[in-house]
Amino acid sequence: MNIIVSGGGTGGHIYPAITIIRTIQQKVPDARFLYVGTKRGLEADIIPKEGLPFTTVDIQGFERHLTADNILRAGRAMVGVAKATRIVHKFKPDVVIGTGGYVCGPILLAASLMHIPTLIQEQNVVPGITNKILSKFVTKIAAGTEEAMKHFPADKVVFTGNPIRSEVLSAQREQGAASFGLDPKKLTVLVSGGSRGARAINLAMIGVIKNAAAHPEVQFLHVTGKRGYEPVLKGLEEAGVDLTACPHILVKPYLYNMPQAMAMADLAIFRAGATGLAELTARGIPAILIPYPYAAENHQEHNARALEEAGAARMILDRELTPERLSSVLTELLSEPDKLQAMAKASRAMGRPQAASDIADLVLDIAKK
Ligand SMILES: CC(=O)N[C@H]1[C@@H](OP(=O)(O)OP(=O)(O)OC[C@H]2O[C@@H](n3ccc(=O)[nH]c3=O)[C@H](O)[C@@H]2O)O[C@H](CO)[C@@H](O)[C@@H]1O
Repeated sequence: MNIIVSGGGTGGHIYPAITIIRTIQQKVPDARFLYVGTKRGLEADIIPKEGLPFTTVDIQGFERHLTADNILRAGRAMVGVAKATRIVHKFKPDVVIGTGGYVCGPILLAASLMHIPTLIQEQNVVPGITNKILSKFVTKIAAGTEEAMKHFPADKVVFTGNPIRSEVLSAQREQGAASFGLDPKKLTVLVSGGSRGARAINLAMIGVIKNAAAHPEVQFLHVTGKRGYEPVLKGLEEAGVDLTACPHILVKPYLYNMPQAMAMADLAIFRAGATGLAELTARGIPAILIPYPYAAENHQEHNARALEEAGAARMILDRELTPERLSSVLTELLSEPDKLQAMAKASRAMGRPQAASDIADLVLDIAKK
């Protein structure tokens, strides 16, 4: 069986794609895959590292107004669809899967027009524009949340939940701690602004880390995003923090082994990207969420609110984020283990660890037909 998979731009679209591939491989060991992305997206870094065949089409997102640049982009998009058609002709897929990001557009459109079965997976409560357009052409839509279903044709959409990497579930605390040189017995806070990092969280964390430097009983693993790494190191230095004297505080640009970090996290400080939240809830990790305020239709705040209402997370709006506010919520939660435990329980109740398997079954089902 030949399967084309596409999804990209950010990790929130790429990791669901990898998870779907790995799950199908368990069910159909001889399935052949081809991943279609762009040269500029994070997928060009992550997918070859996963050992998956990777090819690219050239496409960019559109601006919301008519501009000369947009006309150029439309031209590129047409070239993108032509190249996608050639890729489909050559690879002869039995089914094509898209997990979001504009890179999915050309290949899913080409495959649909060639009457090849297609499935898209939507992670967010409010769908992205590419998936909204593609939903008119594709065979099936796997929705990550029940709220998203109303945005899609009722006869095509199925609620599955968001797929999470199996390592997120299988990773163990002791191993996680060992891989970072941290102490498995200490309370551990994992900080991440999503796959590209978050400047606002990084800035607030400089103040939090300054206080935490004198409290080795709580460990911090702060993932800054590649672009935020040097500025955070500089900010800490200016704040008088000597990281070499603080083995309980780790600052990293990006984690290729995020599941190991999640395995030892007692509390997370996160943006509210849908894939990250699916992983946190599958493990039952309580969180302080700071939604990215400029995500399309403010979908991260919707994502975060769902967890907050269920008692699985506390939310701080980006415009209200200061080191003091973050420190105060953090101190409150870390000093009240019962509260943290209740949040962990509520978080676990929201997780859908079987989502990947359900999506893989859906893919195999439409491929057969
Ligand atoms: C700014 C923006 O619009 N972001 C969107 C993007 O977020 P983004 O790409 O940040 O997505 P998420 O936070 O949902 O997922 C990030 C993924 O990257 C992984 N990871 C992250 C950092 C790291 O160092 N290592 C690592 O492996 C996480 O474990 C997770 O699997 O896609 C999500 C899913 O469609 C959306 O909900 C987000 O709103």
